[in-house]
Amino acid sequence: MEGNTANERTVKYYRLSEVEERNSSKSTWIIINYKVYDVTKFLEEHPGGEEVLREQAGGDATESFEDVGHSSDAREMATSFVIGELHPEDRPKIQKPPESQVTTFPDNSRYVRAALYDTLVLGTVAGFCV
Ligand code: HEM
Repeated sequence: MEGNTANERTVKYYRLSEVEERNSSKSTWIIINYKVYDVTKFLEEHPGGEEVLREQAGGDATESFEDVGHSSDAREMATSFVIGELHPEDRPKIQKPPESQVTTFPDNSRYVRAALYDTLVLGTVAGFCV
């Protein structure tokens, strides 16, 4: 793709219209925090049920996803369904997600930071115990 070559963090951008077409049980895409998720294979496994995902199919599910207060495990699980990002030109067409949740793809920094923090805290606690 022009303009995106020689970039190892190449992101696949989808137009809103492309996402909107994926609104059936054959192919279910949703947008959360400007990222595009293919949840087709996850429908039956979703602990919150298939129906809530179907209702959001082909559109922006950010608000409903955040309203549920999904656990960090759920957020981590979600990263495995990311197929790309909403095209920047289409972002104003949907509701702006909370600033804190917007990151660029792929996003591992949060987990790396969490792991470092855990090591530090556990290391200190272990130090006191011995
Ligand atoms: C890739 C996207 C998603 C993933 C990986 C995911 C994953 C999960 C997981 C692991 C849970 C169990 C509770 C937890 O760990 O927080 C859960 C619960 C739930 N999810 Fe999702 N979810 C996704 C998207 C959504 C969306 C878009 C909605 C709303 C439209 C939704 C609604 C719910 C509800 C209502 C529950 C049940 C909460 C409860 O019983 O307390 N989820 N989800």
